Amino acid sequence: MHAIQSSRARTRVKICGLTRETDIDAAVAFGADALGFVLWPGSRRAVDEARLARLAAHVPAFVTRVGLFVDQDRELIERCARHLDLLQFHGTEPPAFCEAFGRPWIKALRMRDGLDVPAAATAYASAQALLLDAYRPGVPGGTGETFDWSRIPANLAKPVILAGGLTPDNVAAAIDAVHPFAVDVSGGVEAAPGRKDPRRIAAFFSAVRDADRGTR
Ligand SMILES: O=C(O)c1ccccc1N[C@@H]1O[C@H](COP(=O)(O)O)[C@@H](O)[C@H]1O
Repeated sequence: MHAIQSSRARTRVKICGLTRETDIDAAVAFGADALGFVLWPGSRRAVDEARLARLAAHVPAFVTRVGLFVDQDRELIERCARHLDLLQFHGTEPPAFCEAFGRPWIKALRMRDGLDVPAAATAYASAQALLLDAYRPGVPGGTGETFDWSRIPANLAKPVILAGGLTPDNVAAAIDAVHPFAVDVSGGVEAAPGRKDPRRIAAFFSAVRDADRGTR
């Protein structure tokens, strides 16, 4: 029997807000576990259904295709789900709505003051994970802002995907502080909204791996 030797579990990485095949290639080459496509038309990173279909077809096997929705129409989500492996609900969707598609899903929680995270974890019990993001009034996400990571309770009932303002410069500190199951980044690896920068993607992965090895 082989002993499992690992100082810390590998932190999974989701790169979100992809709009171009070339950025998918870069994210996959550096080791992305999941790729996010924003279907919310209010985003500067939004893709429509036709573009989603082309981008999703470009993603290789074993990389999770995630569709991001913000309080959107049920029929649209059903059509998009054909091209996706996982649904990300980033608005005020109640648990029953998230469950209705019969697909794996995650729920984003914006860390506004007073949010009861353990209660939310209980309410969204059938989510595969909770994605914790910064709160800015009137903006559903993609703010590029961090929040106080010490507000994340230890031993939550759900795996945590840490998001909000992560960059190559702060992601290692975030992993050290939170020990999340995964990190999610959008603006922190961009050259411009919707256009990723391969050098920043490389630096982000390097920082994640250093944190996982405890060598930073
Ligand atoms: O990226 C967007 O435009 C967006 C719009 C609406 C809801 C969520 C959005 N993005 C998600 O927000 C977090 C944090 O992004 P950032 O790294 O701070 O830029 C992440 O989960 C994105 O997927």
